[in-house]
Amino acid sequence: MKKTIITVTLNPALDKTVNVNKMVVGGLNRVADVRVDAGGKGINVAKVLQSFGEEVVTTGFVGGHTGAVLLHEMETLHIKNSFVTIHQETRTNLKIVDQSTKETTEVNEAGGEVQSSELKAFYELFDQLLQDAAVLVLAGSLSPGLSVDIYEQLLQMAHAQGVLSILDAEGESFLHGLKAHPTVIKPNIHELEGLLNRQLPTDSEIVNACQELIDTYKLDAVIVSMGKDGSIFVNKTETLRVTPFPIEPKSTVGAGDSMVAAIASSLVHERSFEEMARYACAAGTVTASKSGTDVATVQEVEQKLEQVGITRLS
Ligand SMILES: Nc1ncnc2c1ncn2[C@@H]1O[C@H](COP(=O)(O)OP(=O)(O)O)[C@@H](O)[C@H]1O
Ligand SMILES: O=P(O)(O)OC[C@H]1O[C@](O)(COP(=O)(O)O)[C@@H](O)[C@@H]1O
Repeated sequence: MKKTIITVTLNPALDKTVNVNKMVVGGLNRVADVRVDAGGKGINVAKVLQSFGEEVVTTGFVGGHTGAVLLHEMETLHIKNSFVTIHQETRTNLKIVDQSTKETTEVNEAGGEVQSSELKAFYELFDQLLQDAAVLVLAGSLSPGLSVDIYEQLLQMAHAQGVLSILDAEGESFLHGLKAHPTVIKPNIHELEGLLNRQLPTDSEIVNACQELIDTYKLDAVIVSMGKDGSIFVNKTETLRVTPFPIEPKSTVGAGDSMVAAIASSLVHERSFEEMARYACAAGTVTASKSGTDVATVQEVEQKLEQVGITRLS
């Protein structure tokens, strides 16, 4: 049986996290400390999966000095990677953590442009990687130069090979990707409201929206994350309201990606929907309790599984 999980980051980043005592918008902010981590959604997913002991390969585009640093970071973390090198520079994303409120403000660059020859090389590489794959994770924004329907095309290629898929995207690329029927989607509440172009102030409105998406786009499951308020897991037969254990948040960057990693690992191991929810919530919540774009380890996640609150709504 195939077990490899491919994670795709078309627009990766080095994440630079700075801590300020109290953020002053429009004023001078002195940085108390700074750290730099490999980032970008699919790369964070791969970091968690590596700790989980899964067979993972991560791919996408990297370029310039930042791209070289990113590749070095992945080598240091022993993450199997196969990226197409582009002429333009990989971006640096700034994360500002306000110590007085524990809130994180993110400033994400657009990223280096991908040329058509580089895109062609990526499609060839992706086609090869699919041969061994069980699950595909497509996550994050698109670099300039990429077509908004790229997730739809990559999903179609994956499904032709019988590969399960998880899509974590927003805006136009998310909408296009949905047309190719990903197995699972994991929007946060803002991405879900943006997709549907309406506010979803109550759990029951969120659940109805998830069911609507499952029916319209023939999805297996929709998982909506809501920061400190936890998450809602909906598939064709079950609805779970999931509540995290208390933490002191340090940086919430990578929390959603950690959930996606746990969902991918749960698909490979054919865990029940409830077990998937426990793993995903524990992974996201542990990551939110760590600094910078540092992510949960398997030991930390498994210690917390029983502390995840699950209420079965159906
Ligand atoms: N401040 C927080 N306190 C507790 N858990 C959190 C916090 N922020 C995130 N989490 C956990 O991480 C999960 C994903 O976070 P969320 O911010 O919704 O994802 P995303 O990074 O995709 O926006 C949440 O469902 C929750 O379990
Ligand atoms: O591709 P986007 O949407 O700009 O997001 C990239 C950013 O998202 C992250 O992957 C974190 O994502 P989550 O907080 O949603 O898990 C960062 O590492 C990265 O800087």
